[in-house]
Amino acid sequence: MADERFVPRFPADTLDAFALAPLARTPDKPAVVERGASGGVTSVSYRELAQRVEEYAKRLTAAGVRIGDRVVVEGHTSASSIALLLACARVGAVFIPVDPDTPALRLDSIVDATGPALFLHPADGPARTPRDDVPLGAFDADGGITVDRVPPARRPLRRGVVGGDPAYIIFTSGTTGRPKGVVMSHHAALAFYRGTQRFGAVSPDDRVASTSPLAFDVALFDICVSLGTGATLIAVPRAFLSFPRRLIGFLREAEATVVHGVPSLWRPLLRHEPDGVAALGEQLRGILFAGENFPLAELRRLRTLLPHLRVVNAFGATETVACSFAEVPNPLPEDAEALSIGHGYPGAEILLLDEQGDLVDEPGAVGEMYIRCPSLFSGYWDDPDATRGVLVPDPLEPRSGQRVYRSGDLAYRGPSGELYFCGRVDSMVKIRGNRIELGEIERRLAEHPEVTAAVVLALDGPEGEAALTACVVATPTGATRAELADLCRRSMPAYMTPKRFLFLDELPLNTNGKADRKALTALATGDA
Ligand SMILES: Nc1ncnc2c1ncn2[C@@H]1O[C@H](COS(=O)(=O)NC(=O)C[C@H](N)c2cccc(Br)c2)[C@@H](O)[C@H]1O
Repeated sequence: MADERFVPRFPADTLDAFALAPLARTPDKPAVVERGASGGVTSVSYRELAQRVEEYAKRLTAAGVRIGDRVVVEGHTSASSIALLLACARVGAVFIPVDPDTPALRLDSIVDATGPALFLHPADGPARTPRDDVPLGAFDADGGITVDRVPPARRPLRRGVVGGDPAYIIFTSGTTGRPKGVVMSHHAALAFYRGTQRFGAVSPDDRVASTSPLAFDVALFDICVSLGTGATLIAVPRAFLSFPRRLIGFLREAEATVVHGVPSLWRPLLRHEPDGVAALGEQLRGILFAGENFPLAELRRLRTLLPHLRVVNAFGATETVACSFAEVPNPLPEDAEALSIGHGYPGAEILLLDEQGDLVDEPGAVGEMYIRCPSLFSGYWDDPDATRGVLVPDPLEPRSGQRVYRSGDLAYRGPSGELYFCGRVDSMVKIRGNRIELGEIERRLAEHPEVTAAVVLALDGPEGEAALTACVVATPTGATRAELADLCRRSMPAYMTPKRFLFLDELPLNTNGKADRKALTALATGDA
């Protein structure tokens, strides 16, 4: 046991304290609503959740988990997985949420990189056994943890959790081969969550339907902000995202007032259950979307079905959790070509800089977004070089030692300084010397009334130079190649008209629900 003489007297400001604060005021209010074993919905109150956190924390300590140890938690969002994440925060363990369908090789690379003290999966879920040298356990719904393979006994090094300690690591699909682990401290995550509260994304009487996978920081955001605000978090079963009718039924039964998630979650609902979406109007006040642009045609359609809907556009990268919020205007101006991503969240400032590191502030001028904020990540796990590449000295005063996040996102400002995202530095392609932003072509194509989504790829053409291929999801009445090519020719320079149009029934999505460009490239090049 830790030597009591060295244990700090005062508890640190950690995720679990923030998320369970409403316990003092509303102990019997539902904290988490999830699908019951026999269908229907069940609630877990703040008091019950806090008890489960306490129980898990005891079991983690008894299993020998120390402050700073990594704990891999495999599972979907549920009252138990939420309690387990908060218990890890309580004992100072760094939790690494992984999706149940994470491929085994990727799981191995995460385990190799982080050397977890424990790998935990749900007792009632499929027992996935990582390599046999990894300590393994199962967590059940009563706060129990059965450890099948115990972590080796080691001397405790730290005696108390401090706010700057890592709280979680999210592994992103790094563009290079090796996945990058974004290490986020309690303080950084809490700074973002508190900034969100000052923006007013969630109110205490909200029932927030969370639809993102637990391994995506939007899910962690939904959990911590909903709980910390004293609202109710609704864990939407992942399987329902591909069954629109069941999803609508669950949202109604759980009495969701807001739905958070990526834009693509709405595509099947708009196509197959428009009446169900409209019927949600009595209860649904708003949505928050993150991770990708919301295709305008789909957003207009959603607004037609739910005219009073508040729509919040939440923008940013996992390295700062996110960086901006914008209220999407209602009604959406007819001539709107792009949605603003707003301004830095309360407590953050976004700078636009050119390649020389000079401020770019005149309206319409494109610059790279540098984020000055209190929610900077600690670094990529065990990768100081990659960290140095994005956590850079403040270009406006390098001597201060202050660092900012170099986002790789490009944006320009509107008339009142609001930002418009216009692609990534690395999605800028050159074709015959012409600089092309693939996102601009995608937005143009998505303006066509019969197009619900478009992704443009720059693929190596036969003569070696890149050629543009547009992957288009059209409505059943469909848009023809000729119409779409004509739309591009009328609105962009000739070199931005895609050579090829690929019509698809739906876009392949990655585990986070974003358009899967790798899968689309394989489809487009016939390597699928
Ligand atoms: N709202 C948008 N419109 C358009 N393009 C977006 C939006 N949000 C991101 N992106 C893009 O996705 C990149 C980042 O990807 S990421 O690291 O996987 N993180 C994410 O997607 C999610 C991100 N952590 C986030 C965003 C909002 C709230 C929370 Br809580 C968390 C950004 O750099 C942008 O290029």
